[in-house]
Amino acid sequence: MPSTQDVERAREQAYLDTLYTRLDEVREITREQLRGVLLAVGTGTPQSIVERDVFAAAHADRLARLDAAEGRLCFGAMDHADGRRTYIGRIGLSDSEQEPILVDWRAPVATAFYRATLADPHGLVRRRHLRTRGREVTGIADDPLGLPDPASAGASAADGAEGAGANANAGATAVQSGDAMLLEALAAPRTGRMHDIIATLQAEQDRIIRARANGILVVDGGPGTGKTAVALHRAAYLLYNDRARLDQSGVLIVGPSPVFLRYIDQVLPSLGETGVVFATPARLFPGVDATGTEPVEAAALKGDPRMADIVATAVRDHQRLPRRELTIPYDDHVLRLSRDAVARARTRARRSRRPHNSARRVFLRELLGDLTTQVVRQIPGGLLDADERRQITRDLWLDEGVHAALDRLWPLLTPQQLVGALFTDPAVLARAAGGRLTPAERDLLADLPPANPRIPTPRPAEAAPRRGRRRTSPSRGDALQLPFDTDPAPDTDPAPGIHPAPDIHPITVAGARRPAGERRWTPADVPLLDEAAELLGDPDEEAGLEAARRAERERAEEREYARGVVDMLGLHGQVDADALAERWSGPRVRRSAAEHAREDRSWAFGHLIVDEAQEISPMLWRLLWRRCPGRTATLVGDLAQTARPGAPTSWEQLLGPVVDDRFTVERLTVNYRTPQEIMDVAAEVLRAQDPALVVPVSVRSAGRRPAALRVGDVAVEAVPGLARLLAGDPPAADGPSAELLAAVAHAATAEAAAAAGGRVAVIARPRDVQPLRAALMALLPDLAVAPDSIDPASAAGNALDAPVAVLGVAETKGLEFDAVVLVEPADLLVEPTRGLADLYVALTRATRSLRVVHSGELPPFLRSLDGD
Ligand SMILES: Nc1ncnc2c1ncn2[C@@H]1O[C@H](COP(=O)(O)OP(=O)(O)OP(=O)(O)O)[C@@H](O)[C@H]1O
Repeated sequence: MPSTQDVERAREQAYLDTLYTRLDEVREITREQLRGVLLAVGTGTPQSIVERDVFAAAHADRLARLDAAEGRLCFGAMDHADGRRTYIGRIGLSDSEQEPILVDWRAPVATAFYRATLADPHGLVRRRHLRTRGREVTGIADDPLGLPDPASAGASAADGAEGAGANANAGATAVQSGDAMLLEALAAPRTGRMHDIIATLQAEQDRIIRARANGILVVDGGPGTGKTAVALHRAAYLLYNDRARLDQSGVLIVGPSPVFLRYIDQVLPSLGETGVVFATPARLFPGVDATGTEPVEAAALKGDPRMADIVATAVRDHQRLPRRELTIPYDDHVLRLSRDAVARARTRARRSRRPHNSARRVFLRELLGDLTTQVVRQIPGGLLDADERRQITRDLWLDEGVHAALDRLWPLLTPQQLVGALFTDPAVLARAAGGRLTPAERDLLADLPPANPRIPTPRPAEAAPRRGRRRTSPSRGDALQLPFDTDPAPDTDPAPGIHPAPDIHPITVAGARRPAGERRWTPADVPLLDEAAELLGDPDEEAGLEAARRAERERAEEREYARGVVDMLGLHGQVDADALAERWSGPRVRRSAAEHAREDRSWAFGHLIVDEAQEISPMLWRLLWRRCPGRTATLVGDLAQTARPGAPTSWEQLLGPVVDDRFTVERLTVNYRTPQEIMDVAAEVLRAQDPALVVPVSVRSAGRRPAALRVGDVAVEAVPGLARLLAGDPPAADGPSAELLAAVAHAATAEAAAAAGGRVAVIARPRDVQPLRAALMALLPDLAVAPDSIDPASAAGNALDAPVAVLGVAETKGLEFDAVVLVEPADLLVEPTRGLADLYVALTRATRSLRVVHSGELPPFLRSLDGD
């Protein structure tokens, strides 16, 4: 006779079969609908094209969501006190009579599944977890939550359910409790990718995920408390709940590094959500990939709020007054611009409250008007009509001497030019900084070594002074156009299409390492570029060119997408993908808001999520709030992990200057990642930082204490291939020693073997990363070690694909590994970052095992570590 457990499993299997059958039906219906829309012959009007695209996009999105639900479609059920049962899954489904058969985990009714406890059962008598593989039920785990109702009493009791707080039946066979499901998920080997946690979300996490969407929510918690997981699930929740708004505006998720974004990039798609833009701080300024590096102190200074005033002053410094009257030869005349006339034009332009580049039109209109009057006066014969005056103004603008003189007074500028000049030209920085920076701080910011002589810098338009009257070549496109409208009132917008050619000259500095336009931007430069862009506005032609480039890119994506659709719907032979793309080439709505937003600095996102928010500098906050002017945000972080020197120690200090007290803080307290034994060691480091800091409680123990391995305890000869490697390539005097290499190779090999396909990180101070990585790649050919590559961004991206990665602490932020080999922890303490915080981060990356490799004495707070 089958056991109750077998009966229950068969019952659940039958239900799961029904769900998958329905999923297949709905998918087929949706696919048919999409096919119908795409094959329909519309009227060809722009409106019908838009309508068709909107329908096609909606069907395609729904299909993507249904596809994403295939794995673990249903993972739980709730038995209500009134005898009803509700199944919870990745998406909601109804049967053909429109009766709900599966509830989306984000629906209000699903709240009880995550929050019910024995003390507060939320109207439930039982919570059931289903373990599935593919479409098969492989396990059932029950949490009894109250007096069983008569209908389910038999099954529940016979299950011998081992529930949270209901351990009376512990030891029951294959039936597991929800807690056991959680522990099983946490103990699984790491894959280098984060997974969704909808089946095991905990009550404190669920509360944060479903918190109100408006306002700023800070999620504070120690390492491994699930802050990142919660932030991502909250994004999915918000998209579900407020889809109409957020599909239009998008969600921006900012994470610390490319490797981190790669680590988390599967979570939202697995939940069927794609309407998000991921970015690192280095990629937040469209068109710039800030891969440069610089000293920590320089980066910290660039993030200082004083830089906002410095950038603003630098912009104003480019709106110049001549020291004395300017004389400009023009034809047979000499034209004059008095200091007062320029000052008047400048005041007028500034009062227009437009960004620098468009206020320039006001400035030019004033001065060209003045110069035109001078020319008219010098023409014998008297008054001219408006057309003739306009022709003179036009001729003046075409004159290179006049053009150059005016450019010098108010040049068109790109953000790159403005910020580049600040760091390549000490005089520009000194002028803009005034008394705001000390000479030492200015030296820290300068691209030039401080010892270099101060070199007078040519101004953009002074770089190649042009004299005399030489007409610009007609090929200069809109140079034939005036930079403003000649008729309307002075401060109105010029008619479109009569913008000046952006005479943008690369700013070069004699003796500078490279022209400003070719600088390798660093992440800390990005907020400064954005600040500058805000004050400058886009140079007109640049904007035009960018629009053309974007349109071309869109067309290419359109063709690519059409090919995907043809593949997906099996329309080969019926529809030509390129023709399909052509048919779409009317107003395009297929491109999601998220895709547009990625390239548009002025895009206003509907919600902002920032991970590792403790690392965000004041200048970067300014940028982020510009991206999300509605200031609805979820910020997750841990102040004890802040690497920035001088960083704030409270959220009030961190956020107050920009958002006052308009934020609420929620705390997560349970560490799901780091076993208790490792956390005990990390706790000592935390206390050394500040005895008042609270250590999160680990949800599990590893059954094994972290260990220390002393350098010298592993002989060089004991590591196969090391002696030969060192004979060909002896260790550098200031690099890792032969004995250190031996110890690290030994520890990494042992941990990789124990991780059995999981991930191992060797964490070292930045300058040892490269030599250690090279040595391990040579010594452990059987173990893939993540390679370095020429492009640091992709090197980081690769790090999680290999079983062993060698990384600096900064690169491991937010990540986790089965095992960590921490190299010379004492060295981290003397780095310019906050050493104790870095050490705390490094120690808390492991889910299973930690080994510390050290020479000399361990710092006092690590002395509890056992020897190997
Ligand atoms: N409820 C849960 N069920 C299953 N796994 C969970 C749960 N909560 C957290 N985890 C797992 O715990 C690990 C740590 O989570 P996460 O990376 O979000 O923590 P964190 O607070 O962001 O850590 P850090 O501050 O160190 O970056 C992840 O593997 C995550 O999937």
